[in-house]
Amino acid sequence: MAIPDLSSSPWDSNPSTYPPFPEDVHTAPLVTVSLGKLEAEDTDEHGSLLAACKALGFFYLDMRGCTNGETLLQDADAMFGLMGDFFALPGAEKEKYDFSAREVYYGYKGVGAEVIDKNGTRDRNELYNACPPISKDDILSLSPPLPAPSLITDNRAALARYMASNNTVLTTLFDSLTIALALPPGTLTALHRVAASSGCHARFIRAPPQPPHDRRTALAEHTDFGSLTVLFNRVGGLQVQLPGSVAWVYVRPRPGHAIVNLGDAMVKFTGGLLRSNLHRVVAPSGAQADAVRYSLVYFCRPEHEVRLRRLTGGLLGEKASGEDGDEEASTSREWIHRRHMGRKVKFFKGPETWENTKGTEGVRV
Ligand SMILES: O=C(O)CCC(=O)C(=O)O
Ligand SMILES: [Fe+2]
Repeated sequence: MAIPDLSSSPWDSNPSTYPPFPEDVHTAPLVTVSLGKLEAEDTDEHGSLLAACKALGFFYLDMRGCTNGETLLQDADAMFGLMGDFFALPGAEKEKYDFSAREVYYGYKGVGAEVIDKNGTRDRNELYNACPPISKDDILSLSPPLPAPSLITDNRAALARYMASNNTVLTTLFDSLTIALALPPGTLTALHRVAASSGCHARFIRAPPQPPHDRRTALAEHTDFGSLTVLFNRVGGLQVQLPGSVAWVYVRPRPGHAIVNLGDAMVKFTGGLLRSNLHRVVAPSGAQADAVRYSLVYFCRPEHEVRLRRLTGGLLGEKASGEDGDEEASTSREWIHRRHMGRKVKFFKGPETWENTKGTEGVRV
């Protein structure tokens, strides 16, 4: 079926004009963790963080009242402006930055270019995997840049600031988790050195309103590929599947908070102690269904050459006998490549492709 033209909407990127998140939908019970308290090395807060990472793998991070959090909120606001301008570029201009034919993960993906299920049903959002020159690697001159629209290259400084603010907050999260897991100091940050080559990047997402008679999943259910994801939502639509249940429930966006979730690498590093939860994006509910949905994501991945295997020490224990050094374990780079390819319509061959691109959703302790 042809994909309907859904490009016009009474609301666009100005959050003050969005209708409120409805009160009558089932929402996920995300724990709130305070960035300020983590920075202050509050032991209880470290415990709450660890508990949230074990139980659901999704939590709210309260950014308010601490300099690093407020800075990230401001930088994210600037990115919402840039994202609106990016998606307003003509379709033909955006398509120039679709590099998927070359199996390059970064770049633009138009509406319907990915599948949302094993039957090959098409997605309902467009996105930009901020590629060099706005990946962390490019900003740090770690890999050669791919072409990007001048809108993006002209705003390199704002993008670099946004990335740096994320990295500051992520360092706090990694250090707090390292303490809570009783691992040697610096264990997690050593796998995510800012100056090393990795697949960390920003993503802009725009989902146009869907027709009332035909609302479906806009972004397929998945677990994230990397370590930690920092997400800013302004309207609903994000859903998580609660552990032990097949039901999907909404995540309510909260001003002043990021939604943070764990990706597959954290499951691998902890032998399944921490959780990378399935999530997806559907049409926002209630009056928000008529809004254009924008979301801003920063994916933090382990360094490209890091092998995704269990760490030892502290709560993770020692290597079990028979558990080898698993040299076979994928590197972070290989994991990302396998996971993203098969969801592209171009490379999708059928249900087996869907199965082959799954993450750690089966891993439970
Ligand atoms: O847009 C959202 O709220 C979630 C996006 C997401 O899960 C992703 O890009 O991996
Ligand atoms: Fe995700």
